[in-house]
Amino acid sequence: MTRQERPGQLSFDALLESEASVSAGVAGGAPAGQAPAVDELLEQWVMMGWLRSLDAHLAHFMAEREPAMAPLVQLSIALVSHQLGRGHVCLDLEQALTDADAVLSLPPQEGSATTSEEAAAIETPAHVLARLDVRSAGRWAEQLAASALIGDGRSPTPLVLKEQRLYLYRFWRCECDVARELGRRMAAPRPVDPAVLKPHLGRLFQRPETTEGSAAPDWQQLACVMALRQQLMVISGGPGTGKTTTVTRLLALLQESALGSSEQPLAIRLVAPTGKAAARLTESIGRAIDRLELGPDIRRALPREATTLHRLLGARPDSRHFRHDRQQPLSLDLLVVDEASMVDLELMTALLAALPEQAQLILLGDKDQLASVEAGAVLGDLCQGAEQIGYSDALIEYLQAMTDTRVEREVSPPRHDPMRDHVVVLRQSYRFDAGSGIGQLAGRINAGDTAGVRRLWSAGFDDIDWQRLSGVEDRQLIGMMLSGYRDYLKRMWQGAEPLEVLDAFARFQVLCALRRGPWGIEGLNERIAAALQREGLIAATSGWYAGLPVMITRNDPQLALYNGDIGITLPDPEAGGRLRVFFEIADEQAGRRARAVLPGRLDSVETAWAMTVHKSQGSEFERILFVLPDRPNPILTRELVYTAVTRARDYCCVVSAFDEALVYATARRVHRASHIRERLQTIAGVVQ
Ligand SMILES: Nc1ncnc2c1ncn2[C@@H]1O[C@H](COP(=O)(O)OP(=O)(O)OP(=O)(O)O)[C@@H](O)[C@H]1O
Repeated sequence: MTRQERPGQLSFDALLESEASVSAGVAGGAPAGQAPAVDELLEQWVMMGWLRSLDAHLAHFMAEREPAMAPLVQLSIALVSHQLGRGHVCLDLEQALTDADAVLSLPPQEGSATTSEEAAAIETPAHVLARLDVRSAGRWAEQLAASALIGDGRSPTPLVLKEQRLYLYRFWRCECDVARELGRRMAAPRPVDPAVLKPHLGRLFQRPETTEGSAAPDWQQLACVMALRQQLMVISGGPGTGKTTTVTRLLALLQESALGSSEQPLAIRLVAPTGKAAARLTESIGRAIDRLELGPDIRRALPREATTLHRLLGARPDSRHFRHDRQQPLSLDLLVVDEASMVDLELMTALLAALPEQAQLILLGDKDQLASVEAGAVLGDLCQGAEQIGYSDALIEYLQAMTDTRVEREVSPPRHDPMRDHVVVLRQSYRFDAGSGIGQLAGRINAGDTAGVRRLWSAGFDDIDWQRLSGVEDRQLIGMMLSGYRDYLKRMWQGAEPLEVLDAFARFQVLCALRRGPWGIEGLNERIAAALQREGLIAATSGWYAGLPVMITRNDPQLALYNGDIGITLPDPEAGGRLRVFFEIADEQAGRRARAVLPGRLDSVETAWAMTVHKSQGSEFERILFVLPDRPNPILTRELVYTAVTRARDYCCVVSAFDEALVYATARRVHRASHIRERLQTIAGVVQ
């Protein structure tokens, strides 16, 4: 189906295939509806900013396909679509009944143009469900099941109802596919010969390297030993806990073993979801390899370059499909995916489909960070409760044989969980010691310790700061933003090399929670540009001008630029001083270099002085200025502020005109609906 088709032409197959196609189809103009009361209500919600117009259109489109559709069914379709926009793969009926108004964006994240009186006059989901006499999830499910558009997943229908959860078919399929593929890879341990690997292991993990004390197990070593025998392994840990260090040692061991037995090295690939994250992984893995004492053949067999997931899979312009899939699998033996928390459900489905059957998969990431921008929470779901689950007896025996470490069961008796032998959480940060304010702040946010967060500002740490702002034109705020960006602009005017300018830019970043409004990136980018122009550091504030930093917002496989890549507009001496946008690329042969792109070729970019926390995932900066909104907002959560604070390496300053902004966020958790683990449990039950 093409994106230009009108609603009447939208085929059933297309509906099963793509929510985006539906939105494109119906957005062209919806004819009169079958259930005017629901249409009207949904329109009011759209007007209030509580629902996306896409959600209302989709529900309306479906209602047209089923003339006798019950109002509750149409309403539920709008709600499941809305959940997808917020990252949830389904509408959980039970949960929706517990807090019905939470299924809408109430209040809207970006503010609303309407008054509170207008809002009070509109029915909320809680009222509507009561009016429709929906008192239990079971009753709700019964009414949904009566619709011909909603099936139980056994045969394709536009929506699927399973275990009192409503899915769009595509996401239901993705969840099942991911669980099946992961389950298959978890089924059988790989053979490991302790006699061959133990001596190498001892050499790579020498005790003095750790600061955990000799009594505590070396979790990095245990993670490595577990990963040797698992086809699927998840290594989660906060910043600087040694995920890259651990995986590098693991790769060295595996190559040692492969070269020893077959003289054929393993084909290993390293990937990350964004270009920036891939560049960081390239740098950190290079450093980790250089630190290891290895023979030349092993050193040569280790990968030094990471690429993006989209590039690895062979993204195609204007398509969700990739060159590599089940029919054209990737050619590799082992894949390491860094920053795996950013990988959404659909991308994970595509990745697992393209992964050869016997290949090993290692997922690295921080389970406490924000989940992917798109729907799904694969890493978070796989790591759920990881600290409380005990390992199986077979694994404990194997770990003790390989490491001579006494591994205690973490809980007794161990809860049976299919992921239990496939997840390790690294807990000790080698980047932030006890004297680091950033480390302390991140830890307290993560633990939901609001009192601890409040107390921290007076504890005398010099790498964290809190500033209360007087308003959007606060002089201190403008001053901080100017001093953050002055250095790279000065270098640019002095004619520094593009790579040097890019490096200088990457040292400081303004992060914010919101996109729109004076406290969102839109307002902040405008104010930063105006202030820089007043200082004479940039010559214009609109169009393309020297010094303008931009972020790619959509993958462009033709230009090899990916969502999240940052470029800076600079005069190019090789083009007679005309403006070009320079991006950093890491090239195994040529090393790091800057690549020039014509501004006119970039059609999906946004100004990047201020960046949303969501977009900053996978990046790291020496210093950050984190701007929070001036009032409570549903977007403020523990995961968001933890992600923001942990982007800073050396200094983090939090500012807001709302005193309690950080504390408010610390107290609120996001729970993303994702049920891969539950499905894995079912699969494991069936297998046993
Ligand atoms: N066991 C260890 N003993 C001493 N230093 C270590 C150890 N493990 C890691 N480090 C050091 O800590 C720093 C961070 O390690 P590494 O890059 O492996 O962590 P990471 O979890 O991958 O970090 P990131 O959050 O950047 O992804 C590096 O300088 C590394 O040398």
